[in-house]
Formats: sequence, C-alpha cells, structure tokens
Amino acid sequence: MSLPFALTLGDPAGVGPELICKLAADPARPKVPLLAIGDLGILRRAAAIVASGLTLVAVDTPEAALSVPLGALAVLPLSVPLPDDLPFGKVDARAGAAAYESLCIAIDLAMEKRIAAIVTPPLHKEALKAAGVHFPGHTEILAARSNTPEVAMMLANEELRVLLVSIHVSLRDAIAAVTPEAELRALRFAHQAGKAYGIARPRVAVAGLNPHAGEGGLFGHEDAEIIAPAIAAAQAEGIDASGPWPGDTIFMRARRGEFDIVVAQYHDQGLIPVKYLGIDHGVNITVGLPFVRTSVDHGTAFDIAGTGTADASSLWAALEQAVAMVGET
Ligand SMILES: NC(=O)C1=CN([C@@H]2O[C@H](COP(=O)(O)OP(=O)(O)OC[C@H]3O[C@@H](n4cnc5c(N)ncnc54)[C@H](O)[C@@H]3O)[C@@H](O)[C@H]2O)C=CC1
Ligand SMILES: NCC(=O)COP(=O)(O)O
Repeated sequence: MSLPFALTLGDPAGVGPELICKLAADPARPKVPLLAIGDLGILRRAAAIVASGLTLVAVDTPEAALSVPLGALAVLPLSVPLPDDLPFGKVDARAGAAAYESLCIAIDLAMEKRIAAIVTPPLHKEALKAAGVHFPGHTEILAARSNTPEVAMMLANEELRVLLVSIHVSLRDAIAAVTPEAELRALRFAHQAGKAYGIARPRVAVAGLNPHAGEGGLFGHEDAEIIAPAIAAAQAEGIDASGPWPGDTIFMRARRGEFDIVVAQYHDQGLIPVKYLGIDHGVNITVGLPFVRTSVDHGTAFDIAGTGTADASSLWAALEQAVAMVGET
C-alpha cells in the first residue's frame, strides 16, 4: 500500500508553512501523496500569502490523505489550534510547542509505518526552548523519540555530501566530542550513507580538526592521536577511509570528485561549504533512523517570514530525496 509523505509544520512563525503550500500547490512536484501535520489556520494563512490557490483538507488519519487529490493538501491538525494572527518572525513558545507536537506525531506515525517518510521544514531552536522542549533540534528529537541511540547528520547537495561527527554543541564541546568512538561511528555512518546513494565502495574522506590536520603535531594532537587511529580502524573493517585531510582543502577535493563523502569534525566545518554552494539545493538527512527523514538545509528565515518570497527549492529537494530513499528501502 502506498503511504503519504509527512510534512511537519516547522516553526509557524517562520517560512515553513509558506514553503509547504508552495510545494504542495506546484503541479510539477513529485507525485506522491502528502500529509501536512500542522495547524489548519496557519496553513490557510500561508496558502493565501503565497497565492497558491491551494485547497486544504482536514483529515483525522494519515490514511485519509491518500484520498485527497494531488492538487489539494491533506492536513492532520494539532491538538491546540494556533491563533491565525500568530506574529511572523518572532520567537514564540506557542510556535515552538506546535513545531514540537507536529514532529512528535510524525515520528510516532513513522514508527507505526503509517507514513512513508518525514520531511521537515525548519523549526526555531529558541522557540523550542521557550516551549520547554529540552532538545536543540529535529535530529535529537528524532533520535530520542524513536529510541535510536546513535544517529548522524548529513548534508548533501549535487556537489558535496558531508556527515558530521558532532551536531548542535558549542565549539568547545565539539572539540571534546572528537573521540575514537565518535570518529569510528561517523566513518561507519558515512560508509552506510554512501552505499545508500548506490556507491558500491564509497570513498570516505575525514577532515582534520586542527589547521592543516595538525601539521605533524605543530597545531594540536587530536588529528594524529585520535582521528588517524579511527581511520585505520575503519580501514580494517573494509571501509575506504582516508585522512585526516586539512579541512581547508578537503571540500574542494571532494567537489572535484576525489571523495564521495566527507566526515566533518563539527557543525560549521561541514555546513559552511554546503551552504556556501547555495541553500536552494541542500538537503539534511538523518542517518541511522529506522525510517527516512529529510529536511531543508536552511533555517526559519524570520526576516522574510510572511512575505511569500521564501524559496521552496530546498524543501522540494528534501521531498525528492525522501522519495528516492523510500524507493530504495
Ligand atoms: N532544518 C532546520 O530546522 C533548521 C533550523 N535552523 C534554525 O533556524 C533559525 C534561524 O536560523 P538562521 O541562522 O537565521 O538561518 P536562516 O537559514 O533562517 O537564515 C539565513 C539567511 O538565509 C535566508 N533564507 C533562509 N531560507 C531561505 C529560503 N527558503 N528562501 C530564501 N531565503 C532564505 C534568510 O532570509 C536569511 O537571510 C535558528 O533557530 C536555526 O537554529 C537552521 C537551520 C536548519
Ligand atoms: N544546521 C542544521 C540544523 O540546525 C538543522 O538541524 P535539525 O533540526 O535537522 O536537527
């Protein structure tokens, strides 16, 4: 039986609802059934802002979304309606709570195998916190609620695939997170992710932590003492791993085709190169979950929320990626 692809709400004060409506209303979008999990009033407001002419159909089960025609959008409502005049572009506990509830519903439905995949517009981490949610982002909520002890964040566009050793932590904590276990885990996840892309023997390149990957110990010891042994351990498992390579040139080399996937040591090391190539085609994929989850690579764009100008390309790419991944499972 075909299952709907769930679109969570994201932060309703951000661009997420507008992106959902733009995507759903576009006749050229992937032809899969969609299920938005969110607030009907907020989505109606967004549909009007983007002048999509989209019809929204309230449903009470994900299965009911299968009967909704492609030109309309099925919406599974949340428990508490949001005010139709929720301010745009502001951190709001009500928005954080709605984003969280939408994601939790999606995770539960994915675990029950009632949806094909979860595709997420952006949420705002401060709004989550304002709502009393003690997780920094989607990835951590997905892992905890699905009882998955280890996951990894991967960002991919047409030119780069990058998997992170640590995610939403301070730079100080990210350095402390460079451990033999974390390195080997990231290498295994990168290998697994590369294979999921259909690459028989993915070439996994590991970025160094320090300038010039430590330059023989001149600029720190972690590269030689922690990262290099983990790479050797991965090689012993049959993974085509190499490095640690200097972080300032590894992405250029990967983009030129030398490597299939890069393991980056911390959030900004990995995400800057991907986003610098443009936020319109990047997709965020959570590796290691028992279901498919993809996401936009950009944030809530509070500065343009409510204007109807946000570019839905990354959400489109996230849906396309989810469809491709579901097809492979
Ligand atoms: N997948 C997710 O849930 C993500 C959430 N975030 C969160 O979003 C919030 C805001 O993050 P920022 O650092 O301000 O980054 P941001 O990505 O929201 O904004 C950075 C710049 O990119 C522009 N931009 C972003 N998306 C756009 C789109 N679709 N079309 C046109 N322009 C777009 C914005 O207008 C802004 O100028 C934070 O709470 C952050 O943690 C950030 C990244 C991913
Ligand atoms: N920088 C990526 C980001 O913040 C998105 O993280 P997540 O909410 O998908 O965990």
